[in-house]
Amino acid sequence: MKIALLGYGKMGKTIEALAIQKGHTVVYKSTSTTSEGILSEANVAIEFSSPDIAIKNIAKSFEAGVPVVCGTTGWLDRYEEILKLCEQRNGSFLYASNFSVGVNLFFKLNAYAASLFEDWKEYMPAIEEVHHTQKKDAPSGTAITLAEGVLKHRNETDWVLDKQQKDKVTIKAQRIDDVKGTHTVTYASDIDTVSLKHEAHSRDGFALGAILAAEWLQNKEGVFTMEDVLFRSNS
Ligand SMILES: NC(=O)C1=CN([C@@H]2O[C@H](COP(=O)(O)OP(=O)(O)OC[C@H]3O[C@@H](n4cnc5c(N)ncnc54)[C@H](OP(=O)(O)O)[C@@H]3O)[C@@H](O)[C@H]2O)C=CC1
Ligand SMILES: O=C(O)C1=N[C@H](C(=O)O)C[C@H](O)C1
Repeated sequence: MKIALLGYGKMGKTIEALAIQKGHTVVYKSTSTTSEGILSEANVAIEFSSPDIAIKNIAKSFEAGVPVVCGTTGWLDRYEEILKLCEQRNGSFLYASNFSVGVNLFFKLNAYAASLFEDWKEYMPAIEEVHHTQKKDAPSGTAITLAEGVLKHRNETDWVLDKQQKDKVTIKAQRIDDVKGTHTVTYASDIDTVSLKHEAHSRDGFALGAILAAEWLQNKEGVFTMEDVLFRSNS
């Protein structure tokens, strides 16, 4: 597979190393100031840049006729725009707030826990995420996905960042040194607390999941998620 890397920072570099180990080649890469290679020669673009840049990179790939796997978080208020553009261009697009297989299994556990706690409202849910200090967005995309999973089974209407509000589920975001990404969902009552936790030890899980998604997206048209890649189909 010929890969374009849109964003060549911590994730772009990790993806490049692991993709080459798997026999793929990188034919294009771009940063905020440089680009190297020819985008339209790629079979797939893997986009890990910055919340303010993702839209531009995705549109550029559709224009070049290249399917896009996007991991950049913090731009989802414009998701509908991308869906329309993808349809107009007969493109292929797959976004995930977290590509790690472990986190995608954790999302399933989160959904199951939320369904169990639905009848036990004395347990209050909360989400905590910890990331490195270079992270631009808060809360993390993963924490938002977890909150959405919890909210499906609650009377609370939305999540709120770093504060307590009666009708909202709290997400607490911390930035510490080089933490790769830790997410915890807790259900706390006066009597006890139940916690579910995922802790990334490196960026390899995110990168391998993005490469898996890119392989899966070959010869498909439309909009997909990691749910499609991991749980709906093997083809
Ligand atoms: N979904 C998932 O599984 C994961 C998602 N992420 C998300 O991915 C994103 C990137 O993370 P990370 O790699 O750690 O970030 P980095 O800051 O390490 O890298 C970002 C890269 O994007 C580049 N960039 C900025 N502007 C442009 C542009 N106009 N065109 C092309 N590239 C550009 C930067 O270039 P320059 O160096 O010149 O500034 C840099 O190379 C974040 O949103 C993060 O939250 C991260 C890990 C996993
Ligand atoms: O910025 C990061 O590093 C990460 N971002 C993603 C997110 O916002 O959820 C995924 C992972 O936690 C690492």
